[in-house]
Order: sequence, then C-alpha cells, then structure tokens
Amino acid sequence: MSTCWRSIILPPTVIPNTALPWTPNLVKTRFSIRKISIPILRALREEIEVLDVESAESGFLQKNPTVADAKEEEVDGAINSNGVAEFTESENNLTSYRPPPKRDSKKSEDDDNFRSRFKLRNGREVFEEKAYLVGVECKGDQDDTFGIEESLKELAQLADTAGLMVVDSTYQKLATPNPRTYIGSGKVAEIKTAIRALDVETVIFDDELSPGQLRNLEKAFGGDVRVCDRTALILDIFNQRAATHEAALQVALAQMEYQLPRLTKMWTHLERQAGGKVKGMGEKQIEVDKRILRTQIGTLKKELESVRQHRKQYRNRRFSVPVPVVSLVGYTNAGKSTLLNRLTGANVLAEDRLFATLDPTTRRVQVKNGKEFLLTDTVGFIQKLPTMLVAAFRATLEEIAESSLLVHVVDISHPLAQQQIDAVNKVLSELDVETIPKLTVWNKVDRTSDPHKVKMEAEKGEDVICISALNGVGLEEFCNAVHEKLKDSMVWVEALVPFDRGELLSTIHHVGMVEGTEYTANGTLIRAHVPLLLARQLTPMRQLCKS
Ligand SMILES: Nc1nc2c(ncn2[C@@H]2O[C@H](COP(=O)(O)OP(=O)(O)OP(=O)(O)O)[C@@H](O)[C@H]2O)c(=O)[nH]1
Ligand SMILES: [Mg+2]
Repeated sequence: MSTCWRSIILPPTVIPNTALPWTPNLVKTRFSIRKISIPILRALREEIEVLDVESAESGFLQKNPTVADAKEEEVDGAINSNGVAEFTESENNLTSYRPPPKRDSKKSEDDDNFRSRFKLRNGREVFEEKAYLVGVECKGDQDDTFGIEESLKELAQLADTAGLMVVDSTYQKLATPNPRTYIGSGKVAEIKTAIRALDVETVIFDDELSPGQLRNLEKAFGGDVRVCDRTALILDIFNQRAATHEAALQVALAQMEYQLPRLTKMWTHLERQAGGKVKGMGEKQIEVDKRILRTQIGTLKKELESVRQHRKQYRNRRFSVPVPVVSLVGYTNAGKSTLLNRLTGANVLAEDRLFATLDPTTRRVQVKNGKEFLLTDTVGFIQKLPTMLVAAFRATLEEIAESSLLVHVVDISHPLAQQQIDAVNKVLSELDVETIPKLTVWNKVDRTSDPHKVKMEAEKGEDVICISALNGVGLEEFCNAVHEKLKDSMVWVEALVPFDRGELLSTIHHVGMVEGTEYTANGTLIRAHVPLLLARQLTPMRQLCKS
C-alpha cells in the first residue's frame, strides 16, 4: 500500500494553491518514491517503459528536493546491491540487442511475482503490500455490536480497497488493552513470527492506537514493518478517493490532525523546506515540526472555510427553487449511489468497494405523476468511524441536516444488516438530525434467499420499503413513499394565486401535494401541502385568501 503508507507519513499531496511551506505535489504521484524499497526500485528500472519514473516525477522532484534526495539515496542502494553493469548497459545501448543475462528461474519467478503486485487502484498504480490484521475483543464491551471476526472481515475489505494484500489475521480477547502495546506480549511475539514467515510489510490494527502504542509496536516487531490502525487506513482510502477540491482539503485536514500527536523525526524535511527560518533556538526538532504542522492546519482550515462559503452560496441558490431535498444515507456499500443512478440517470461511481462515494451529488427525480424532488447521495458510514473524519466531513454532512427527508438505505442481504443499521443511527445521532423525517429502504432484496419473506417482514415495520436498486424492483413504491413522507415536512396552505402568476401554480403542482383548486374572478384558489420555502413565497397570497 505505497499510497497508504505515503499518506500516513507524508503530508497529503493533493492540496493545490496553498501557501504551505512544503510544496504540494500537483501531479498526483502513483506511489511514494520516498518510501519505495530497494527491490521496488530495481523492478521499476527493469520496467522503465511501463512506468517512466524519471518523467513522471521530474516536475515533482524539482519542487520537492527532499523527495528527490531520498530517491537518489535509494537508487544508489539498488544499484550497489544488484550490480551496476546490467543497468548501465541496457540504458546506454538501447539499439543493439543483447540477450538478457540468464537468471535462475527462482529469481525470475520472484521478480514476476513482484511485478504482479503493482495494481491499479482508483486510477493510481499502487504497490500491493502484504498486510497482517490484528483485532482485540475487550470483554464486556457493550458498545461493539460487531463481533471481532466480523470486524476483522470488514477491515480486510478496507485493506483491499486501499490496495493491500491481506495475508493473515489474528485477534485476542482481553479484559483491557495493554497501554504499551495494545495487545499482550505473547501476541506480539506470535505476530513477529508471522511477519517473518509471511513476509509481512504492514500490520494493521482494527482499533485506533495511541501514538505511544504505535511506536512501541513498531519497535517490538523489529522496526522494518509498518504498523497502522483502522483510522489511518480509512484516512488513506479517503485520500485516494477524494475527487473534489473540498474533499481533498477535508481529508488533508483530518490526516494532519491525526499526524500531529504522532510526529517523529521524519518530519525534518518540513524545516528544510521552510528555508531553515524556523530553526528553533534550542527548540527540539519535534516541537518545530509540530509548530509547522499547526500552521499548515490553520492554513488548510482557512482555505476550507472559503470553499465552504462558495458551496453555501450555491446551496442557497438551489433553495431559491423550492424543490424538497431528500438525502440518501447509510452504511458504506449499501447501494446509495446505485439507487441515485437508477432514479436519475446520474453516473455516480457505484462499485462493490467500501467508500466509493465521498462527495455529495444531487440530482432531480421526476416521478410519474409529475412530482419532483432532489435526491442527494452522500458519503457512507462505517462502524468505528474516526471522529476526526466525521468532524472533517461535517460541512459535507450539513447537506443531510438541511434535507426534508432522510432515506436510510440498508443492504438487507448483508449478514450484519442490523449492526450496520445501528452504526448508521449512531452517526446520525452525532449529526443531530433526529428531527428530520426518515424512510428506511431495504435494498438488495434480490440477493436475499427469500425476497418474498423479506418483503413480508418489511411490511410489518413502519416506513420500510423493499427495493432492488440494481434491477429496479420496488422503485415506484419507493417514490410514492418518499412523496407521502415529504408531506410530513410540508406546510398546509390555502392561497389565492393571481392569473398572472401561473408559474407559481405549476411549482405548487410540481413540488407540493395539491388537494384542490378553484377558479375565482380574482385568481386560482389552491389548497395544498407545500415545502416550507414555497409556503413563505406564498405568504402574501395566503393573506389575500384570508381576506
Ligand atoms: N444485487 C444487488 N447489488 C446491488 C444493489 N444495489 C447496489 N448493489 C451493488 O452494491 C455495490 C455497492 O453499491 P454502491 O451504490 O456503490 O453503494 P454505496 O452505498 O453508494 O457505497 P459507498 O459509496 O461506498 O457508501 C455495487 O457493486 C452495486 O452494484 C441491489 O439492489 N442488488
Ligand atoms: Mg456511493
């Protein structure tokens, strides 16, 4: 997971146009040269026509001397350990063909295996590192509705999404986690043996580790294996997936806040890039680094604020057209984007991976009876969602808070559907949206063993609709249910609309629920449930009606 590791260690590289001391890499690198090991560089040189490192990185290296330095050092190492002659010949004498030196078949097989571990993920080439997963089940932990094995299964899915190859996993039941190493010393020794036997490159813990625990574990495992936790993994996926400027800023901020207490000496490059001006008078390096990082966090927050102001203006413009907004919320991979695509013909990425969507997308849905509403697709939730990520995405999630109706999409075919529902409700309660009317949608009924039985179950529940977003089953019923629910959030009006305001009448018909119309000498008398904003627009006519 080269990109994963890169983002854990280095500042994220996707923040254009900032006055940060380090220069962001605007050409998104496919992986971090800085952290690429000697054998990877060797393979890269052999594969030069596939992955032209020099040209791909040249712009970046000029801007980022630290990375360039690191690259040089490691290339030298590769040459020394592999023999200079082989590379020099192939690079300097490209026209005359000479058969490659015979390599023993084991080495060639290793190289092939090695090369096959470069995978394309989210449009980037990443090195598929071997990962080992570790979980802890604390006895008497009431909060975790997910069992440890299920939670590790989900962690494996997250690792796969980030581009890692999970080679094995283990867990331990403890009364309380060990404050030094999170797991007990026996488990540490067991994992150390597995690391050697399986060539593990990254060990991922299913819970957030303290900075001290991270350091102690890295030391205990021998120093040459990376240790990270679920939060870092999720942050990395978000970093890989962030497609818009705002999402990139939000993730960058969350990553930096995660980094701050975990800073070690590796941040010395920040100081160099700040032109040495920050060299402290007797200040420890780590303090300097922390100060620089805090400044960067401040800069990011300011930039994020200005982006948010922009979006707010856009949202206000949208609200001037009083179409009700319906937000799709739910566990990651439940089928929210598939439902949006199906209903609106949108082309939002929907795939069988966690966190396919980060940015909200809103589209207009036209229902058969001429009614319409706006449907917003949002970022999915997950159990143990890092609080800093909820905080970072709060602005995006504000869209949810401003909607007229929440549609909770559930993957009913998932064995842990109920636990996922609970996890989503927990996040929703953190967002203070309990007052917004809610409709529950049981999606993927086609994947259940007995769709008919599931439908009967749904009918027993209040406000539950069964659908299959993939094949379109139940969508008409869904739209009708949305409309009925929207009525709950609407205001009852009786208004006398003058004949020259015909456009208002058609808006009322589009977005409201008309109960009756009457033509009078002064205009059309209309009785309807309408969204609050439209009711406000109709206020003078409502007064007219009363008089
Ligand atoms: N069988 C079946 N698969 C579905 C259905 N709806 C969605 N899927 C599949 O489930 C996977 C996830 O769908 P998405 O629409 O990306 O899920 P999402 O909720 O947007 O996920 P995030 O963006 O990660 O939060 C995709 O492979 C879809 O094809 C359905 O009704 N039936
Ligand atoms: Mg999605």
